[in-house]
Amino acid sequence: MMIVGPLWREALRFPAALLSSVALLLLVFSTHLAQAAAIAWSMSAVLRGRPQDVLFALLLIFGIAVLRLLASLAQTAAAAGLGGRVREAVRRRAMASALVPERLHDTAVRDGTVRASLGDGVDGTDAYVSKYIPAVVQVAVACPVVVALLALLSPPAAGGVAAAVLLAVFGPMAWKRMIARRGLDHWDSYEALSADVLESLRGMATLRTLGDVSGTRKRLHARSEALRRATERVMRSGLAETAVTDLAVQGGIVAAAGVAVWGAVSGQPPAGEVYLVLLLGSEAFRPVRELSRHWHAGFVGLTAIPGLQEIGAFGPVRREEATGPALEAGDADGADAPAPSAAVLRVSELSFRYPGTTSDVISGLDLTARRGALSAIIGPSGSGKSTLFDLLLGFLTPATGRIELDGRPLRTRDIAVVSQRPVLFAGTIRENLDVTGTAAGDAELVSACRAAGVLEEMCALAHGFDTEVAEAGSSLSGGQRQRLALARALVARRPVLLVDEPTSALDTDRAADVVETLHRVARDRIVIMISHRPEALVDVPTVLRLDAGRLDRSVP
Ligand SMILES: Nc1ncnc2c1ncn2[C@@H]1O[C@H](COP(=O)(O)OP(=O)(O)OP(=O)(O)O)[C@@H](O)[C@H]1O
Repeated sequence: MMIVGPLWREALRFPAALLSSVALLLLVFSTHLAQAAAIAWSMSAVLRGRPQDVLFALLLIFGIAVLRLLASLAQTAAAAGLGGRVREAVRRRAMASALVPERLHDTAVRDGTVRASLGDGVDGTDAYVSKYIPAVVQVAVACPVVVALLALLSPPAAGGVAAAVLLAVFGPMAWKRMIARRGLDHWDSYEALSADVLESLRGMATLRTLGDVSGTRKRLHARSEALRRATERVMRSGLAETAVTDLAVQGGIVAAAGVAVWGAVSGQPPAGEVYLVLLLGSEAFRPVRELSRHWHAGFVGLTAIPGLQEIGAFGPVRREEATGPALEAGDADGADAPAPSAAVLRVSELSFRYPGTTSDVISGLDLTARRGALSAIIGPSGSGKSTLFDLLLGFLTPATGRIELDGRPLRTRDIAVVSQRPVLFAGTIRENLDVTGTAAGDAELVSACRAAGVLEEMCALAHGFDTEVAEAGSSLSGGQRQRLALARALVARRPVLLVDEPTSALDTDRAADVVETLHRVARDRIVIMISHRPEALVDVPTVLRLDAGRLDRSVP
């Protein structure tokens, strides 16, 4: 028997579902006991030559079988409900913890491993919760009841069965622990393969141009070989564990049968009792066999538990989970949407250092940006420009300093962003433009697209704004993605707009149009742009240079 604390706690969060699942399982088991009694009665009636009793017993057996069928169906539905609820709760919590911008900077975590944990890992917990936990309760309740019944009929048989049940439940613990350990290796191999496959799919074009497709194939082959070996190791341990359990079960049944037969030979108990001891001796092991079967079905999910714990799937419920997700960059809540009217963004004494590094990326930085005119930040590669944006967005937590909008702390929902590599989502152009949920009308979308210089191309698409965009926006060109991202930021109506290299994917004419748009947008918004292109910086009144974590000039 393996007790996995986090999953028991999850199941206990749904006491009604757990209780009904367990109660129905015990009802199903009690029908087996009743059937054993009815069979014993019918057999002794045959021996005694009482056909009426035989007929009545057979009808009883039929009725019990129908009841068991109904109870089993109800139990399966209840167990599925319990498993589904726990899965949903764990996945929701895991996603709330894993899918946060702060994780963008967690360089130790690979997307493929998170995907494996959130997908197969969470699904894998189902069998333990819906099947194994009720089966544990069944063993704890039903086996003592059967042993007690047996003790009334034949104390020696009860003693033998009790010893065998204990051996079958606790005997293979060493193997179970070994399986659990090997299961962790198995899961690690699975996660590594999953992460490599995802990375290879994403980087297929690069791999092709580098001529490394066969190298990648070899790497993936090695990963899948490792997974196969880990799976076989787990199965070998599983066989040994099953053998020990089966040995105890069969030994117990044989012992009970031996005692019953001995009683029959010595002619002490009536025939009905002998049959009952034989049948109950077998029934006592039914819960043990079910427990063993469900363990094998559920243990793979258990191996994902450390990964899920790391993500935070079993942690306390996050505030956002209880009250709905926080507004992220680009989100908006119609009623609560801040008016784009803030005047001054002020950063003072801002410092930040990445964990595990020895020097500050941003050090005592002061910056003031105002509504009315575009501000630009330049600086060599690696000087901390993107880090500064992530600090403004709240994706990183500064070591010291303050970031204020009109004298109050800047919030993520005050900001719209156009990043260097903008991401579009699978869905229509309209959904992508209004991903923030502002329910913008067509006129607003048209005006934002016109301002971002992408309107003509969108109108030329087969279904206009209702044209479907492929995953990650891959059905659009890099320049179209960039301009659509700018349009999306404009639709979001935020008082602060951060733009990272907005013209990097555009030709000179389009770049000039976009910069002109930014100048126009900056009249009623605070706009800060990172750019290296000299033509983007023409006419920008405030150009700040970031070097060694400091800005060498700030707006007066
Ligand atoms: N997650 C991280 N952990 C540790 N160091 C990091 C991490 N992310 C970035 N850095 C380091 O922080 C420094 C600043 O990086 P950042 O991306 O902010 O530079 P940047 O000015 O935006 O560069 P670029 O112009 O090339 O985009 C770099 O030295 C980089 O190596």
